[in-house]
Formats: sequence, C-alpha cells, structure tokens
Amino acid sequence: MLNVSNLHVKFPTDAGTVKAVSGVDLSISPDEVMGLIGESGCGKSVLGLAITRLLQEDAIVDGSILYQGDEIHSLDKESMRKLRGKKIGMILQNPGTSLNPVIPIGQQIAEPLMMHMRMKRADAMDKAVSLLERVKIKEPSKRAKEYPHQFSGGMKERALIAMGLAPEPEFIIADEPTKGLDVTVKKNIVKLLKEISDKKTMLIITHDLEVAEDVCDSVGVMYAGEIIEIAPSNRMFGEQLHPYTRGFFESLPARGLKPIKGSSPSLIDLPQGCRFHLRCEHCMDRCRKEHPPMIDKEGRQVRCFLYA
Ligand SMILES: Nc1ncnc2c1ncn2[C@@H]1O[C@H](COP(=O)(O)OP(=O)(O)OP(=O)(O)O)[C@@H](O)[C@H]1O
Ligand code: NI
Repeated sequence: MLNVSNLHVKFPTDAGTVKAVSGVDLSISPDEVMGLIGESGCGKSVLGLAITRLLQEDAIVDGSILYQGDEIHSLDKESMRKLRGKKIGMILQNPGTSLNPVIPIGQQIAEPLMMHMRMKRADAMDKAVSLLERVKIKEPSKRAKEYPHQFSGGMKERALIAMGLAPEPEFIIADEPTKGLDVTVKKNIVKLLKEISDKKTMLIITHDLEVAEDVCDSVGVMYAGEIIEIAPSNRMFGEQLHPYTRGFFESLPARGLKPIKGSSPSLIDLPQGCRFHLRCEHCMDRCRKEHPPMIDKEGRQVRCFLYA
C-alpha cells in the first residue's frame, strides 16, 4: 500500500542543513498498523508530513514515496488534494493549535467535506454529527455547535480524530494522538484508535510505548533521522535488538526511567559511522568508521553491526 524508499528530508537553515530524515525505507501493507517511535526530534513528524506532502516549501525531499503505485512527490496539486482527502488522512499533533478557536467544532469537521468532497452544507453537518458520535462524544448534535474551548483535552483529540476520519480515508497517519492527555482519557483514545485500526491501515507516530504495544502490528524505531529497527510489535516488546532501542525502552517511566547517557547528535553535524556510536556501550572500532546498513535478523531488521 505504502512504499517509502531511501527517503531524505533536509531543511536549509542559517546554522547549516538539518538532515531531519535520512535514507528511510518503510512499507506498510493493507490493514497493517505501524507504530513509529523514538525520542523527540528524531524525525517522526517530518517523515509523516513528507508522506502527506505537507512539509513546508523549503524542505528538500529526495527518494521515493509510492502510495498504491503512485509516486506522491510527482503528483500535481489536484491529484494530491484528492489523495490527501480520500485516500490518506492525517490526524495532526496538538489539538490546541489544530482547531480554530472561533469556529464551532461541527463546522470545522464539515468544512473540508464541503470544500474537498463537494458535499452540501446540510449533508456535511449531518456527517460531522455522526462522526462525533462515532468517536464517542455524547450529545453530538449539541456538541457540534460548541467551540473548542468548551471541549476538554480528550474531547478535542476526539474531534481531531473525527476530522481525520471525515473523508473516510483508506490510510491514516496519526501524529501523537495521545500527547498531553491524562491516563484515563488516554486509555479511551487508545480504545478508539484500536476500534478504528481494525478496519484501516495506519501509521501511528508516538513516543508512548503503551500506544505502540496496544494498537500496532509492527513498530519502527527512529534515531537521529534514521529507522534503526523494525519488528512485529510482539517481538519488539519481547526483545529489543538495537542498543538504542533497549536504552530507549529502559528510559521510559514504565520501564525504569534509566536515561541513556549522552544526547542525540545534532542533525546538522552528524557523526561518522553509526549515529549512535558515541553513546553505545557496545561500540566497536567498525561502528566509528562505517555506517551500519539494515541487517536482517530472523525476519526483523536492525541497523547495528552486533548482528552482522
Ligand atoms: N521547517 C524546519 N526547518 C528546520 N528544521 C526543522 C524543520 N522542521 C523540523 N525540523 C527539525 O527536524 C528534526 C525532526 O523534527 P520532527 O518534528 O520530525 O521530530 P519528532 O520526532 O516528530 O519529535 P517530537 O517527538 O518532539 O514530535 C528536528 O530536529 C527539528 O528541529
Ligand atoms: Ni513530532
């Protein structure tokens, strides 16, 4: 369904070129739900935005992104608009900034349906109400007339999910759908995502391991702009192969809160060899000089010379 190969995204800045995504290969099959995890700034959102072609103009994109055989970066604006609404949906990060404070929620869900899918106002509003119902918002017709400030954090996230679902896309990219939500609200959103993901193909960007474990079939781990490990979810949670993945898991509150020493490299000035070698307890001579390729290890993949 989606095939990303050798994708690079760079941003020219005054301080130098930021290599936000480097050489990413990724495939997602129909009905698969893939999670993308990794610490802040490793390139998860940029990768998601590249797939939907929502990056800002100055981004330099190289490589190939095929969606059902179509090269996304060579589609004209009109074809891209169709693809984005009907085929690929996006649930964006930050409910606070993604919703317009002065427009009622129902209208915000309905407007893109009128604009992009040429629905009549009344039909679009009906659809908005039914979408709010689908994401389990009580009294949806009353709530549709309310403004974002009248919604709690969890309800705003639900409204964003409803917006993402509105054009009935086949494939959904959700960027941090549970960020900043308290535990009970998060549980409900995870439940909702699970329900949705039963019938959809999804890429879920998160740094929340619980979300990845509960909802995803496969998990990719990013570090400094690269994917460094990919495995089916149950295997990834059973055993992490890459020293970074292991450290990342152990650094999280639920798993010991033991930080990895050092910090991620600057994306402007990346180290030679393995991008993780300066922080790695298993660093070998080779890791300082050579850049590790993705290595196949019993059907899962890891970018580390320990498995070569
Ligand atoms: N328009 C831009 N210009 C320059 N640098 C950018 C731009 N957009 C993103 N970056 C940089 O690219 C890198 C990757 O950012 P990205 O937002 O993808 O990280 P992320 O993994 O999604 O992090 P988080 O978990 O915090 O959302 C960061 O270092 C960021 O500063
Ligand atoms: Ni992000």
